[in-house]
Amino acid sequence: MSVNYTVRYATNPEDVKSYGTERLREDFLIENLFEDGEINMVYSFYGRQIVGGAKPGSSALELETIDPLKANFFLERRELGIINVGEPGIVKVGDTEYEIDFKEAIYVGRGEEEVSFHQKDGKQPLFYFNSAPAHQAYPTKKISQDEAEIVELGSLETANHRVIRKLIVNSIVDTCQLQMGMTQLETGSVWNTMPAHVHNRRMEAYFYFEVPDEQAVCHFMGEPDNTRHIWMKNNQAVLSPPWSIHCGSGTSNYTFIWAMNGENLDYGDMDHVEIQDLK
Ligand SMILES: O=C(O)C(=O)C[C@H](O)C(=O)CO
Ligand SMILES: [Zn+2]
Repeated sequence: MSVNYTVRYATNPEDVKSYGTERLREDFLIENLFEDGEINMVYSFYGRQIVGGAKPGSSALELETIDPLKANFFLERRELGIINVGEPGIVKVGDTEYEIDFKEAIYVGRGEEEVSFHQKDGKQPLFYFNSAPAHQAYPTKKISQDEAEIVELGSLETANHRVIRKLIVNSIVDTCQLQMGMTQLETGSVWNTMPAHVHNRRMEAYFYFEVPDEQAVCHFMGEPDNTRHIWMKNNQAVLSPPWSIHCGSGTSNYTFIWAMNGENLDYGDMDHVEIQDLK
């Protein structure tokens, strides 16, 4: 069996106040998504979002269903967003093969019975994916970097100059709940999502990559007046509860993928927090 999963229950913010480093990491950090010839995933009770990674070898990897879904196939009642953070690869949906290059995305709709991950020309793709419950079947669509909706935020002076590429958002592709995109920090900038925000209407997961060797990212979470931090390495993900801020600062610049699901598809639905109010 090449599909592995663990389950993470949701927590009350009052309880998280008493968590030490180890418990915070156990509940929120996702460390080993990419293992040779495996699909690894976490089923989170935040939004019932699944956060996963697929690293196919010379044999393809099939996205098999997992027991907590009690479903005949993985996407029986779910939708899926995939972004390749490795070398070019192929995602096969039914009988159709989609070539997915570095930083390209594909949305796969509810009802697709067969999804598999493949190498292309012996190269090593790394498919990062998120899945959310879906009430409706929307068509599968590949989204290239050129099709992304781009927003530039911050400045070098405040060390938060970054480019946001929205990939799986409802102006580009029909989705039920899922939204995914990528934020790239410019050289010299280290702060993402600063000023920070919360959005109680949906949860979020962050996947940090392009973090250089020997460097790390400090991810911040918690209620705005009671924050915590988790040190993270390259290719690691972190769950962000709806009540939590989610921002980070690196020891260098880096890129990350954000993925949200909840009760609306308005990217701008955020309750901003004044920097001076953070504690
Ligand atoms: O750097 C940022 O700002 C972000 O990328 C913010 C995320 O997209 C987000 O948190 C959306 O709610
Ligand atoms: Zn957010």
